[in-house]
Amino acid sequence: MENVPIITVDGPSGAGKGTLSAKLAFSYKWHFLDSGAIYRVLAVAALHHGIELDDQTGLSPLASGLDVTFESSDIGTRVILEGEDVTEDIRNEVIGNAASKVAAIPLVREALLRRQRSFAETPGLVADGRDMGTVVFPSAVAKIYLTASPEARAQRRFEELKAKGLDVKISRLLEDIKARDARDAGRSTAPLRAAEDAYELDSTGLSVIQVFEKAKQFIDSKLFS
Ligand SMILES: Nc1ncnc2c1ncn2[C@@H]1O[C@H](COP(=O)(O)OP(=O)(O)OP(=O)(O)O)[C@@H](O)[C@H]1O
Ligand SMILES: Nc1ccn([C@@H]2O[C@H](COP(=O)(O)O)[C@@H](O)[C@H]2O)c(=O)n1
Repeated sequence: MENVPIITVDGPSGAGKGTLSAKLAFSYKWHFLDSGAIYRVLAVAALHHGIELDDQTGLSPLASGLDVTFESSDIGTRVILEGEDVTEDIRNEVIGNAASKVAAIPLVREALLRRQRSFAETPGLVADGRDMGTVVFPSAVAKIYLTASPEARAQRRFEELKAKGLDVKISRLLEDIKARDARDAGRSTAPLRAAEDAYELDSTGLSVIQVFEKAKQFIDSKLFS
Protein backbone atom coordinates (compact mmCIF):
# COMPACT_ATOMS: atom_id res chain seq x y z
CA MET A 1 0.00 0.00 0.00
CA GLU A 2 2.88 2.38 0.80
CA ASN A 3 3.68 3.36 -2.78
CA VAL A 4 0.18 3.26 -4.15
CA PRO A 5 -1.17 6.74 -4.98
CA ILE A 6 -4.49 7.45 -3.30
CA ILE A 7 -7.15 10.12 -3.83
CA THR A 8 -9.63 10.54 -0.99
CA VAL A 9 -13.13 12.00 -1.32
CA ASP A 10 -14.86 12.66 2.00
CA GLY A 11 -17.96 14.63 2.89
CA PRO A 12 -21.54 14.42 4.13
CA SER A 13 -24.30 12.22 2.78
CA GLY A 14 -25.54 13.15 -0.68
CA ALA A 15 -22.73 15.60 -1.46
CA GLY A 16 -21.95 13.64 -4.63
CA LYS A 17 -18.88 11.73 -3.38
CA GLY A 18 -19.83 8.44 -5.01
CA THR A 19 -20.65 10.12 -8.32
CA LEU A 20 -17.37 12.06 -8.32
CA SER A 21 -15.24 9.14 -7.10
CA ALA A 22 -16.57 6.78 -9.77
CA LYS A 23 -15.80 9.35 -12.47
CA LEU A 24 -12.31 9.93 -11.09
CA ALA A 25 -11.60 6.19 -10.87
CA PHE A 26 -12.77 5.76 -14.45
CA SER A 27 -10.74 8.72 -15.66
CA TYR A 28 -7.46 7.64 -14.01
CA LYS A 29 -8.25 3.90 -14.47
CA TRP A 30 -7.68 3.39 -10.75
CA HIS A 31 -9.47 1.17 -8.23
CA PHE A 32 -12.46 2.49 -6.30
CA LEU A 33 -13.34 2.00 -2.63
CA ASP A 34 -16.91 2.82 -1.58
CA SER A 35 -16.27 2.59 2.17
CA GLY A 36 -19.87 3.51 3.01
CA ALA A 37 -20.96 0.28 1.31
CA ILE A 38 -18.95 -1.70 3.90
CA TYR A 39 -20.76 0.03 6.78
CA ARG A 40 -24.06 -0.50 4.99
CA VAL A 41 -23.32 -4.23 4.52
CA LEU A 42 -22.44 -4.49 8.21
CA ALA A 43 -25.80 -2.91 9.09
CA VAL A 44 -27.62 -5.46 6.90
CA ALA A 45 -25.61 -8.31 8.46
CA ALA A 46 -26.55 -7.05 11.95
CA LEU A 47 -30.24 -7.01 11.00
CA HIS A 48 -29.97 -10.54 9.50
CA HIS A 49 -28.30 -11.85 12.66
CA GLY A 50 -30.62 -10.02 15.07
CA ILE A 51 -27.81 -7.91 16.53
CA GLU A 52 -28.83 -4.49 17.87
CA LEU A 53 -27.25 -1.51 16.10
CA ASP A 54 -25.67 -0.25 19.33
CA ASP A 55 -24.43 -3.63 20.59
CA GLN A 56 -20.66 -3.24 20.35
CA THR A 57 -19.99 -6.69 21.81
CA GLY A 58 -22.01 -8.31 19.03
CA LEU A 59 -21.01 -5.94 16.22
CA SER A 60 -17.25 -5.97 16.69
CA PRO A 61 -16.74 -9.69 15.82
CA LEU A 62 -19.35 -9.39 13.06
CA ALA A 63 -17.28 -6.54 11.54
CA SER A 64 -13.96 -8.42 11.89
CA GLY A 65 -15.30 -11.52 10.16
CA LEU A 66 -17.68 -9.80 7.74
CA ASP A 67 -18.18 -12.20 4.83
CA VAL A 68 -18.58 -9.68 2.01
CA THR A 69 -17.23 -9.60 -1.53
CA PHE A 70 -17.44 -6.87 -4.16
CA GLU A 71 -17.73 -8.39 -7.62
CA SER A 72 -16.91 -5.80 -10.28
CA SER A 73 -17.78 -6.14 -13.95
CA ASP A 74 -18.40 -3.81 -16.91
CA ILE A 75 -21.96 -3.22 -15.73
CA GLY A 76 -21.12 -2.31 -12.12
CA THR A 77 -20.31 -3.86 -8.77
CA ARG A 78 -22.41 -6.55 -7.10
CA VAL A 79 -22.21 -6.75 -3.32
CA ILE A 80 -22.38 -10.29 -1.93
CA LEU A 81 -22.97 -10.80 1.81
CA GLU A 82 -22.70 -14.37 3.10
CA GLY A 83 -23.40 -15.66 -0.42
CA GLU A 84 -26.46 -13.43 -0.92
CA ASP A 85 -26.62 -10.53 -3.39
CA VAL A 86 -27.44 -7.42 -1.30
CA THR A 87 -26.49 -4.81 -3.95
CA GLU A 88 -29.93 -3.19 -3.98
CA ASP A 89 -30.82 -3.88 -0.32
CA ILE A 90 -27.95 -1.75 1.03
CA ARG A 91 -29.00 1.36 -0.90
CA ASN A 92 -32.16 2.42 0.91
CA GLU A 93 -32.37 5.25 3.44
CA VAL A 94 -33.22 2.90 6.34
CA ILE A 95 -29.94 1.05 5.81
CA GLY A 96 -28.06 4.35 5.34
CA ASN A 97 -29.26 5.47 8.76
CA ALA A 98 -28.55 2.04 10.30
CA ALA A 99 -25.02 2.19 8.81
CA SER A 100 -24.38 5.52 10.47
CA LYS A 101 -25.36 3.97 13.83
CA VAL A 102 -22.99 1.00 13.58
CA ALA A 103 -20.29 3.34 12.20
CA ALA A 104 -20.35 5.35 15.44
CA ILE A 105 -18.90 2.41 17.40
CA PRO A 106 -15.09 2.73 17.78
CA LEU A 107 -14.46 -1.06 17.86
CA VAL A 108 -16.38 -1.48 14.62
CA ARG A 109 -14.28 1.20 12.89
CA GLU A 110 -11.10 -0.41 14.19
CA ALA A 111 -12.23 -3.82 12.91
CA LEU A 112 -12.85 -2.45 9.41
CA LEU A 113 -9.62 -0.49 9.02
CA ARG A 114 -7.45 -3.25 7.53
CA ARG A 115 -10.16 -4.32 5.11
CA GLN A 116 -10.47 -0.77 3.76
CA ARG A 117 -6.69 -0.37 3.44
CA SER A 118 -6.47 -3.62 1.46
CA PHE A 119 -8.18 -1.83 -1.46
CA ALA A 120 -5.00 0.19 -2.06
CA GLU A 121 -3.52 -1.55 -5.09
CA THR A 122 -1.57 -0.38 -8.11
CA PRO A 123 -2.00 1.67 -10.21
CA GLY A 124 -3.96 3.71 -7.61
CA LEU A 125 -7.11 4.06 -5.52
CA VAL A 126 -9.95 6.54 -5.25
CA ALA A 127 -11.46 6.16 -1.75
CA ASP A 128 -14.91 7.57 -0.93
CA GLY A 129 -16.18 7.98 2.65
CA ARG A 130 -16.13 10.11 5.78
CA ASP A 131 -12.64 9.50 7.20
CA MET A 132 -10.62 8.46 4.16
CA GLY A 133 -8.30 11.47 4.28
CA THR A 134 -8.20 11.84 8.06
CA VAL A 135 -7.87 8.25 9.36
CA VAL A 136 -7.77 5.47 6.77
CA PHE A 137 -5.37 7.02 4.22
CA PRO A 138 -3.80 10.05 5.96
CA SER A 139 -0.90 10.15 3.50
CA ALA A 140 -3.10 10.26 0.39
CA VAL A 141 -1.62 12.32 -2.43
CA ALA A 142 -4.80 14.37 -3.00
CA LYS A 143 -7.68 14.87 -0.57
CA ILE A 144 -11.05 16.35 -1.45
CA TYR A 145 -13.74 17.34 1.02
CA LEU A 146 -16.95 17.59 -0.98
CA THR A 147 -19.97 19.36 0.50
CA ALA A 148 -23.31 20.84 -0.58
CA SER A 149 -26.04 22.53 1.42
CA PRO A 150 -28.44 20.14 3.21
CA GLU A 151 -31.26 21.47 1.02
CA ALA A 152 -29.36 20.74 -2.21
CA ARG A 153 -28.49 17.25 -0.97
CA ALA A 154 -32.11 16.52 -0.02
CA GLN A 155 -33.27 17.74 -3.43
CA ARG A 156 -30.74 15.46 -5.19
CA ARG A 157 -31.80 12.45 -3.12
CA PHE A 158 -35.46 13.30 -3.79
CA GLU A 159 -34.87 13.29 -7.54
CA GLU A 160 -32.89 10.05 -7.34
CA LEU A 161 -35.66 8.27 -5.42
CA LYS A 162 -38.42 9.76 -7.57
CA ALA A 163 -36.64 8.43 -10.68
CA LYS A 164 -36.78 4.98 -9.06
CA GLY A 165 -40.55 5.38 -8.67
CA LEU A 166 -40.42 5.88 -4.90
CA ASP A 167 -42.83 8.23 -3.18
CA VAL A 168 -40.87 10.25 -0.61
CA LYS A 169 -41.29 13.58 1.10
CA ILE A 170 -38.45 16.05 0.65
CA SER A 171 -38.98 17.38 4.20
CA ARG A 172 -38.39 13.86 5.55
CA LEU A 173 -35.22 13.47 3.46
CA LEU A 174 -33.92 16.81 4.76
CA GLU A 175 -34.59 15.72 8.34
CA ASP A 176 -32.75 12.40 7.76
CA ILE A 177 -29.79 14.17 6.16
CA LYS A 178 -29.47 16.59 9.08
CA ALA A 179 -29.72 13.74 11.61
CA ARG A 180 -27.09 11.69 9.73
CA ASP A 181 -24.77 14.75 9.46
CA ALA A 182 -25.08 15.33 13.21
CA ARG A 183 -24.35 11.66 14.02
CA ASP A 184 -21.41 11.41 11.58
CA ALA A 185 -19.83 14.71 12.66
CA GLY A 186 -20.58 14.28 16.37
CA ARG A 187 -19.13 10.82 17.03
CA SER A 188 -15.96 10.49 19.09
CA THR A 189 -13.99 8.28 16.67
CA ALA A 190 -13.20 9.42 13.13
CA PRO A 191 -15.85 12.14 13.02
CA LEU A 192 -16.81 13.60 9.67
CA ARG A 193 -14.50 16.56 9.05
CA ALA A 194 -12.17 17.89 6.38
CA ALA A 195 -8.52 16.87 6.62
CA GLU A 196 -6.28 19.90 7.13
CA ASP A 197 -4.73 19.42 3.72
CA ALA A 198 -8.03 18.76 1.89
CA TYR A 199 -9.36 20.82 -1.00
CA GLU A 200 -12.84 21.89 0.16
CA LEU A 201 -15.24 21.85 -2.74
CA ASP A 202 -18.83 23.06 -2.31
CA SER A 203 -20.93 21.45 -5.04
CA THR A 204 -24.12 23.43 -4.33
CA GLY A 205 -25.31 24.77 -7.67
CA LEU A 206 -22.54 22.97 -9.59
CA SER A 207 -23.25 20.28 -12.17
CA VAL A 208 -21.64 16.84 -11.99
CA ILE A 209 -19.27 17.83 -14.81
CA GLN A 210 -18.30 21.12 -13.13
CA VAL A 211 -17.50 19.28 -9.89
CA PHE A 212 -15.46 16.70 -11.79
CA GLU A 213 -13.47 19.37 -13.63
CA LYS A 214 -12.64 21.30 -10.47
CA ALA A 215 -11.62 18.13 -8.64
CA LYS A 216 -9.50 16.89 -11.55
CA GLN A 217 -7.70 20.20 -11.84
CA PHE A 218 -6.77 20.03 -8.15
CA ILE A 219 -5.72 16.35 -8.32
CA ASP A 220 -3.64 16.85 -11.46
CA SER A 221 -1.82 19.70 -9.71
CA LYS A 222 -0.90 17.24 -6.93
CA LEU A 223 -0.07 14.29 -9.18
CA PHE A 224 1.92 16.06 -11.86
CA SER A 225 3.55 19.02 -10.11
N1 LIG B 1 -23.19 18.05 -8.74
C1 LIG B 1 -24.35 17.40 -8.70
N2 LIG B 1 -25.47 18.04 -9.10
C2 LIG B 1 -26.67 17.40 -9.06
N3 LIG B 1 -26.86 16.14 -8.64
C3 LIG B 1 -25.77 15.47 -8.24
C4 LIG B 1 -24.47 16.06 -8.24
N4 LIG B 1 -23.60 15.14 -7.78
C5 LIG B 1 -24.31 14.04 -7.49
N5 LIG B 1 -25.61 14.23 -7.79
C6 LIG B 1 -26.72 13.29 -7.55
O1 LIG B 1 -26.98 13.37 -6.15
C7 LIG B 1 -27.31 12.07 -5.62
C8 LIG B 1 -26.33 11.73 -4.49
O2 LIG B 1 -25.05 11.58 -5.07
P1 LIG B 1 -24.03 10.50 -4.52
O3 LIG B 1 -24.72 9.21 -4.27
O4 LIG B 1 -22.85 10.51 -5.41
O5 LIG B 1 -23.67 11.18 -3.11
P2 LIG B 1 -22.79 10.62 -1.92
O6 LIG B 1 -22.09 11.78 -1.35
O7 LIG B 1 -21.96 9.49 -2.39
O8 LIG B 1 -23.92 10.11 -0.93
P3 LIG B 1 -23.81 9.00 0.24
O9 LIG B 1 -22.71 9.41 1.13
O10 LIG B 1 -25.13 9.07 0.93
O11 LIG B 1 -23.56 7.68 -0.44
C9 LIG B 1 -27.26 11.12 -6.81
O12 LIG B 1 -28.57 10.98 -7.31
C10 LIG B 1 -26.39 11.84 -7.83
O13 LIG B 1 -26.70 11.49 -9.16
N1 LIG C 1 -15.71 6.06 5.72
C1 LIG C 1 -16.99 6.00 6.13
C2 LIG C 1 -18.03 5.72 5.24
C3 LIG C 1 -19.30 5.66 5.72
N2 LIG C 1 -19.53 5.83 7.03
C4 LIG C 1 -20.87 5.68 7.61
O1 LIG C 1 -21.72 4.88 6.79
C5 LIG C 1 -22.91 5.59 6.48
C6 LIG C 1 -23.30 5.24 5.06
O2 LIG C 1 -22.34 5.76 4.17
P1 LIG C 1 -22.70 6.23 2.68
O3 LIG C 1 -21.51 7.01 2.22
O4 LIG C 1 -22.89 4.99 1.89
O5 LIG C 1 -23.96 7.01 2.74
C7 LIG C 1 -22.56 7.08 6.69
O6 LIG C 1 -23.66 7.87 7.11
C8 LIG C 1 -21.53 7.02 7.80
O7 LIG C 1 -22.12 7.02 9.07
C9 LIG C 1 -18.51 6.12 7.88
O8 LIG C 1 -18.71 6.34 9.09
N3 LIG C 1 -17.25 6.19 7.42
